[in-house]
Amino acid sequence: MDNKPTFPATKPQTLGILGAGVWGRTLGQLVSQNGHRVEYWSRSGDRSLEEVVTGANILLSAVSMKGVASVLSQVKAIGLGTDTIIVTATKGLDPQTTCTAAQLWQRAFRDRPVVVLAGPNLSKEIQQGLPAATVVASNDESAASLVQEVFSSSNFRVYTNPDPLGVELGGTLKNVMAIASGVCDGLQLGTNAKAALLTRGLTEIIRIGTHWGAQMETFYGLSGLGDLLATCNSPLSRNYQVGYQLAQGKTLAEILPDLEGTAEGVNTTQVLIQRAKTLEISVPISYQVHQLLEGQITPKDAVEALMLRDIKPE
Ligand SMILES: NC(=O)C1=CN([C@@H]2O[C@H](COP(=O)(O)OP(=O)(O)OC[C@H]3O[C@@H](n4cnc5c(N)ncnc54)[C@H](O)[C@@H]3O)[C@@H](O)[C@H]2O)C=CC1
Ligand SMILES: O=C(CO)COP(=O)(O)O
Repeated sequence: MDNKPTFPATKPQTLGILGAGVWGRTLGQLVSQNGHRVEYWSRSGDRSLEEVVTGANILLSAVSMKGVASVLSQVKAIGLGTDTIIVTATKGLDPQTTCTAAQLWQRAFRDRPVVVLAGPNLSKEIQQGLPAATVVASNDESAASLVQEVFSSSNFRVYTNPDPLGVELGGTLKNVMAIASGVCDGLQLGTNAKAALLTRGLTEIIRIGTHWGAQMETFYGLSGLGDLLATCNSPLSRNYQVGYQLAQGKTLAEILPDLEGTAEGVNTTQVLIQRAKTLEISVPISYQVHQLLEGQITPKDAVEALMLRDIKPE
């Protein structure tokens, strides 16, 4: 007997996608292929936000972090239907509040389900139809299940998870490590150094994330360790590219204009350091990335500072 599931598993839905950048378009392509209706809104497009928001039963934001607060206040002014599910695919931290994107959406729409979508999802590979997996996480199980059905296909395997904060922080904080990893490869520090960086990087992510209220085991899943491995090992990652080019001696001002899309790790590092200082959490790798992005040290100084820290138990 053939036990293969058939996709799509749910009746056609209407998705409004806010932010028609690289990731918004890639996610739109996945759901269109599953037979769902997709309407895009972007600040430079010709569709009105009101039209896209009011027509959607699933509203997905793939706006980069710097645009989230302003977009959600515009959505709030328009209002959402009583059954609308909000999905956020942004991986960043808000400089004003240090909140994640989902926390901002949930504060603005307290009575609506908010679902976080995050995983090892380099958009270029997904656009080519290569297999990938992701996680949809929410406090609202039925909303997460519907979003899982909407996105699942033979190329895109979707898991649900009940820890939205952990899933979102895994995807967000690994961008800081991806910059460090690009530096490591750019300086040709070797495989041992890379393994040490990723392992200690994960420890740092878990220290911050559990202090924030996330579950430790979430960080060993696809959106934590999975996304860390993908992003820190791929030249397709914009964050990795930033680190790699810093190691070649370029400045941030020279690197950022030529990147295809947003490297959220640059802003995330700043916000993370602000939060870690206030809460007195030790984040040695993120601190060196911060100093490097600020132009205070060279990539070689950053490596030396990490290697010469006080010796201690693992
Ligand atoms: N590209 C990828 O492989 C993946 C990206 N992401 C995350 O998705 C988010 C978007 O990434 P990309 O699409 O790659 O970046 P992008 O730079 O291609 O797109 C960003 C989108 O946000 C919009 N935006 C920025 N500021 C805005 C503002 N003030 N008001 C309204 N809209 C604004 C832009 O117009 C654009 O549509 C980031 O948080 C990124 O970390 C997550 C997973 C994979
Ligand atoms: O989050 C991503 C892959 O999961 C994309 O990484 P970059 O934003 O560094 O390209």
